[in-house]
Amino acid sequence: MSSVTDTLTGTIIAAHGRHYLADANGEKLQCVTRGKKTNVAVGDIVHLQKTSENQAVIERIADRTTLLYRSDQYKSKLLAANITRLFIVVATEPGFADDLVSRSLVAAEAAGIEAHIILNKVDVEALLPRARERAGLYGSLGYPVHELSATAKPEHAVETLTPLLDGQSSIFIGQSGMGKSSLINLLVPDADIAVREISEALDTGKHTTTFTRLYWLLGGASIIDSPGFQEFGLYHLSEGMLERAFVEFKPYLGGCKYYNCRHLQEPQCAVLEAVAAGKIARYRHELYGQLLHESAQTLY
Ligand SMILES: Nc1nc2c(ncn2[C@@H]2O[C@H](COP(=O)(O)OP(=O)(O)OP(=O)(O)O)[C@@H](O)[C@H]2O)c(=O)[nH]1
Ligand SMILES: [Zn+2]
Repeated sequence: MSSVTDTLTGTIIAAHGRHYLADANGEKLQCVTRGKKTNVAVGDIVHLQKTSENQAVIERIADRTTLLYRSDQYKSKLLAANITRLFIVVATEPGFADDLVSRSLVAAEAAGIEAHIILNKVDVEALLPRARERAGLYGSLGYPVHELSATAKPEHAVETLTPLLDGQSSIFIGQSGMGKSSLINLLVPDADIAVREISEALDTGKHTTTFTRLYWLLGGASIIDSPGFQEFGLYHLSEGMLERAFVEFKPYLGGCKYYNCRHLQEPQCAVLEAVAAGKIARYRHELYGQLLHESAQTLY
């Protein structure tokens, strides 16, 4: 029988506002931080002090191997900690935004997380060639693109994804409607039950899709499902981080006339020359410029 003063180590498996759910060796504990701290992310390993049978206070967050987050002008929002792989789910329909895909890729590069693209709904044949071509742009940058259909070929989808998830701490992100939940349900057969349990524990009522949650897979791997998003601010990235987060800029960095070149309008800029020569996609360079602009605007 555990006493109320027990300290435990757990993993944060869900977050809703300032309420967290931790899993400590299978024991689910509702957690809060001390004071007004909101610096906890799903995937965090935490040291907990139990305050009652099913509640605890987060005493300390263990050092993170990675941290994925987005931010606006005013604040940053942690998405997930300690993940090793990011899967960006896009689909033939509804149409996906290149801006969001590229921003997600930049966030992954900056955090040192391996990124993959899942092109779902390949059964929608009329829209497949265009979607394939657009996803292929990311493939040409070196990001693996996996074509699937969660509903028309579920076994194939599971066969494709299982080895990619094995041994990894993964997160699925995507715009609403791309089929993220359909895929998670294939990979985690009890996902619905887990979601109900979590929303009861966190008292989120019917808003079951508005929180981020982690599911365990066989062998200690895990997968985090996150709510669909419409924007992905990256105000927190510095200029130096940004130029390195665009993987296709790498061969040209250091080749500019000025050592502190920002690759916007400087003369003899190797990056701009590569854009002009069609070696760097214009929209990616434009996004780089936009992100540079954002990074200069933070108010925190
Ligand atoms: N044709 C087709 N439809 C699919 C496929 N996968 C999912 N869908 C459908 O697409 C719709 C959206 O799927 P969800 O899994 O709810 O999408 P989601 O990305 O989780 O969306 P949010 O919950 O809003 O974040 C549903 O009607 C699914 O049945 C697919 O491979 N092919
Ligand atoms: Zn330059």
